[in-house]
Amino acid sequence: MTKIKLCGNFRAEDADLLNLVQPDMAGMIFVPNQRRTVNIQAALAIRARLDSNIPLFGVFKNQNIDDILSIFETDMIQGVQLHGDESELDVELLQKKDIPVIKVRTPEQVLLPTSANYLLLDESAGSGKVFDWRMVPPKSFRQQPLILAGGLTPANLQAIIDQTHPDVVDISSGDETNGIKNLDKMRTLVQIAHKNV
Ligand SMILES: O=C(O)c1ccccc1N[C@@H]1O[C@H](COP(=O)(O)O)[C@@H](O)[C@H]1O
Repeated sequence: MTKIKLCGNFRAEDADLLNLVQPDMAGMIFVPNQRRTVNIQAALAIRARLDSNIPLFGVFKNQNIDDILSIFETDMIQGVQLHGDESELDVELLQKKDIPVIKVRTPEQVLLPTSANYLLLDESAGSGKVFDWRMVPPKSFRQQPLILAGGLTPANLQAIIDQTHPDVVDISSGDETNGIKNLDKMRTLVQIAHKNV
């Protein structure tokens, strides 16, 4: 089975859709001034409505580590996705607090080592842009579980899984219609990911 993370949830109702399709992980954007950015009130509402078995990752980009820690300590997220140029020191600091960390790298940076719990390859940052999948390293070169993101949709998900064998796939734009989460797309994406062994 390929695991799946559905990201960019920003309305309380999005939690109800997630509960219906049961992804392995979900995400909320704490990067300021993005279309899908959540405020604290919205984030708390999503966590309260979301099934407790679905971990929520907070997405941050070059933000203050103390601010990230304060958000984590409220229990509204269960892990952190660092989508900027954060250092290994930042990764380790969060891990020392028992926080699972996803470190995002562009395909060009894929061989840089990281102690993060997951390495996420992406150059989209929520824009739906696909990168050249031929840059994904084979399994034997990977130091930790690999998450693949960037323009994944119901139409291309099976092909990317067949070609790159990721541990997890991550989707923000590809499960939306007119900027709103779409239950049918979410369900199809989860079914495609989970049917892969
Ligand atoms: O989803 C966003 O709006 C977002 C904003 C800022 C940084 C990261 C963001 N999302 C992450 O971007 C990738 C791919 O997104 P997409 O499917 O191509 O839209 C994924 O890792 C999201 O977690």
